Amino acid sequence: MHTVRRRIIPTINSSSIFLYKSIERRLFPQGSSSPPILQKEQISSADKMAKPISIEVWNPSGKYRVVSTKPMPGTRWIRLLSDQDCRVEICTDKKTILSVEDILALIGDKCDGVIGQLTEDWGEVLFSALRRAGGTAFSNMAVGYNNVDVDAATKCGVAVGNTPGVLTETTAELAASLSLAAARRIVEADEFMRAGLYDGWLPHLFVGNLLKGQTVGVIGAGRIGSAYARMMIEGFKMNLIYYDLYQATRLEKFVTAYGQFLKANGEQPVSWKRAATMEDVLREADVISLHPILDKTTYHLINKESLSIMKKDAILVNCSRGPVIDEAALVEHLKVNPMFRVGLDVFEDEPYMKPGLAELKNAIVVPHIASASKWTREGMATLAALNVLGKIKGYPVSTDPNQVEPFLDEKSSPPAVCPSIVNAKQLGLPSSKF
Ligand SMILES: NC(=O)c1ccc[n+]([C@@H]2O[C@H](COP(=O)([O-])OP(=O)(O)OC[C@H]3O[C@@H](n4cnc5c(N)ncnc54)[C@H](O)[C@@H]3O)[C@@H](O)[C@H]2O)c1
Ligand SMILES: O=C(O)[C@H](O)CO
Repeated sequence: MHTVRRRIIPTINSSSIFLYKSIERRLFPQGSSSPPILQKEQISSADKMAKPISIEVWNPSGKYRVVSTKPMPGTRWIRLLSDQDCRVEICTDKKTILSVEDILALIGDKCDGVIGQLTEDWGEVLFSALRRAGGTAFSNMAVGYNNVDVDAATKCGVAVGNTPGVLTETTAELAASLSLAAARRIVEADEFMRAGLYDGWLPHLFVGNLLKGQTVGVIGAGRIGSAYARMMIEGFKMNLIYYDLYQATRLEKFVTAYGQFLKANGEQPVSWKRAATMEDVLREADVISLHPILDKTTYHLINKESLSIMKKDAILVNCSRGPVIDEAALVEHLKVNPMFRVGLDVFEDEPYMKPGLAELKNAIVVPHIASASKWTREGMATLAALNVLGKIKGYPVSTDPNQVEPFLDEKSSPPAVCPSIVNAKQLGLPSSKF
């Protein structure tokens, strides 16, 4: 068997290079775990079964095989796994979204755990394969896990991790950015300048909406929805109306206290209201931001009917999941209501947009970047790796998935606890307050 073993220059900082005895770069044919190492040119593109998957291997002599379906930001997550006797294999294939077949090839015959991405379809096929390969641990590098069939994982005895908390503020900041950009028509104005169309100040040029004193509506006032609400209330002195299945007590207390502070300083106080129905939010709010999870109850929550009850000049922001909005209905609504504006980070058929959306001036569109700050993305990688490591090592599961700081502190070792396993109870895993 012809083999190619090349040392490559690691992309991590030089102080950590010595920790790793060697780095291999391999090309995996699908369907085998300890495959022959092949040269690219040996593979026929016509032969689908031999499609190569390229990987990078860290700590090759590690006892536990952990696969990451994507390179992830930072190096701490690799170091934490390697230090605990894991051989870390990172898929470096150029394809953005890996298919189930690609991931089956990565899992192979022996795999202890996988770190996966929200673009992948983690269902019965993959969890059974992981279990057959001896694996019991999977973590999404995301807080949302609508791409994961948790029941299938539980049936296979596989723990499912996610990464809450570390992305709360970063995601809320993007929702706030989209709200402002839409209110003040920043993208349209930027395009206008770059096109050389500006020939002097005019009273009517790019007039938008003032946020101060208006009402912000939040649908799904969990971690991110509440953080976004606070930014808009504290930053722009907006009033709040929210809809959630549960009462957002801390958020309500914050608005009450902030309102009292403003009043004591002779300013107009802010107020809050918990709406009995989502429709109440849609009718009353000037800016509405969507932050629920995606499940059966939130699929197409915003549709033709719900759009029709919103104010004609309302702003709608979506940093949750694309299918929460019926995007085709939204395109039609934007066409006939030019004063209605949207800021979208997520799309129903990601990575695609529904026909017509890209041409609309009253839509701001960005490519699912809400959690894309360096600190957050490195933290997500760390939490995902610690979920997998913790399950492999038999550590208990944290009772408070919002307590992320101890895991992210670079100066100390992380606690011997899994940060967040969503099916911990179903699997009967031990828990720890730590
Ligand atoms: N765009 C991005 O990059 C990005 C980043 C982070 C999170 N997200 C998405 O945001 C979601 C929320 O994250 P989070 O950390 O705030 O989660 P969370 O669990 O803290 O908040 C979700 C809230 O939605 C509420 N909810 C559930 N069903 C509802 C319904 N039918 N109507 C109204 N409210 C409902 C829940 O009660 C909860 O309060 C994630 O599940 C993920 O899909 C997207
Ligand atoms: O659910 C998530 O975490 C996001 O969509 C990506 O950060």
